[in-house]
Amino acid sequence: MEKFGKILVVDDNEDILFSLRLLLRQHVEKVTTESDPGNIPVLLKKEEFDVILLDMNFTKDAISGQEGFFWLQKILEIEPSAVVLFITAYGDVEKSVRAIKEGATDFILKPWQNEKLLATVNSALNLCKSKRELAQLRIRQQAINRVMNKSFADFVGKSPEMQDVYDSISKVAETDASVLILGENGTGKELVARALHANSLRKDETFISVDLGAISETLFESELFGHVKGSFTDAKVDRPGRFEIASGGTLFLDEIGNLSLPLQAKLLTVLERREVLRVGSNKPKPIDVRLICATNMNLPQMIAEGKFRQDLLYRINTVEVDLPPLRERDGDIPLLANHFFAVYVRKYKKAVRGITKDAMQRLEEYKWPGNVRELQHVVERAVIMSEGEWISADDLQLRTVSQSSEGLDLDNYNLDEVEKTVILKVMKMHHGNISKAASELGLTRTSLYRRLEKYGL
Ligand SMILES: Nc1ncnc2c1ncn2[C@@H]1O[C@H](COP(=O)(O)OP(=O)(O)OP(=O)(O)O)[C@@H](O)[C@H]1O
Repeated sequence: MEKFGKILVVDDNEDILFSLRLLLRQHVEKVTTESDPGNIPVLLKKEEFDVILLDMNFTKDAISGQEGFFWLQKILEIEPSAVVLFITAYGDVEKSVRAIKEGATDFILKPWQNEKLLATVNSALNLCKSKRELAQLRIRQQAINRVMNKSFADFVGKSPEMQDVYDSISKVAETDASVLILGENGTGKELVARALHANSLRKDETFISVDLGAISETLFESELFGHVKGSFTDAKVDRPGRFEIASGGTLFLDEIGNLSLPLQAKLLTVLERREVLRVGSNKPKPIDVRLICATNMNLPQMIAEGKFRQDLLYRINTVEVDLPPLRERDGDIPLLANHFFAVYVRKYKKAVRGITKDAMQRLEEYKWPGNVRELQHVVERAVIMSEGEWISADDLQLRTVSQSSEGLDLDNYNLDEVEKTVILKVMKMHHGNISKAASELGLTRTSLYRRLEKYGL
């Protein structure tokens, strides 16, 4: 047994206190003994004990164990996470069982065998350690959640279109209803999902975001539902999936339109049964998640084409929130541009005073295919590259529509073909640099990788 742990032994029998002190002292950090249970509250206030060994009977000749149960309740009132081991008479199974039902961790039979008693105390110490670590982690997680869930603080935009979005979030957040967020790339779908969580009753629990487009077909089940050790070559340890990790909180499934039909079926089963099976296990685990999904695809059209399951759509879209593209948000572009300008001037410590009127006009005229994310990148780049006091229209390096389509030979107008051609051109322009190409296209690196894979580029 490692030498850690502070133990309190409460028993009216001085011989028992003496022998337990002698035995335990060799193995644990500190042993405190007490013959009068009336002193328990004072002792608990003065010191933190890892494990408490508690006798059942204190009055002379008493055998009912009532006193023990009374003091067990008292201890748990003062310290709800206390680890208490009941000392019971040999053969008194009924009382031992009742003790555990009432909150004791385990029991020690009198007369005890030293080895057995040490093993029980050791397990109790380990339990106490895990309980404390868990409590610490919870506190830390709640602190992180508070920082991450800044309600609406992250949103910039006062347009009527965005006011509608804020209204929807306020109405839906607390309901626990499944929400489907629709909108083009970079419109702020993840931000909406976080705001829904931050304003929900689950706000102190975890928010887990999964980009379904970035998870390969083979890893989908293990990532979402978890796996047990040995279920496949790389499964070296048991691992919970995202559903289990998010349990109690919110699970955000981004790019739900990218799921293949077989995976849609698997997801639907989990949502219907409200339980997951880790890969390689046959023990279902209940899950309690608030589901938020997002996509930039037209799901009804995909259903008509047989690419998306109608029943899955019903499960995920109790409420839909539509995020308008940036070009349709009246008056939001200057607000967002100034917001990002302030953020990046601070971040890069640049002595730039602002964005010129001309530059702002260019920003307002531009169509923003990559929406807010693209605007953010354009302003960041301009701040980094700026040399003067003001950011001019040229600093923005925005290509005009005619420039951007210059040299783009389109043989047909099939959207996939157009997308492929544009990606090829931008990749060439940036000499295969994924980050630069993704930024130019207003996509995340992951989204670009996915498209490169899709088109076999
Ligand atoms: N209204 C807004 N105010 C401030 N920042 C915003 C706003 N909308 C989006 N952003 C910022 O723009 C970036 C892209 O937003 P987000 O990731 O939420 O978009 P998305 O729609 O989920 O993108 P994708 O479709 O590529 O997953 C993020 O850095 C986000 O903080």
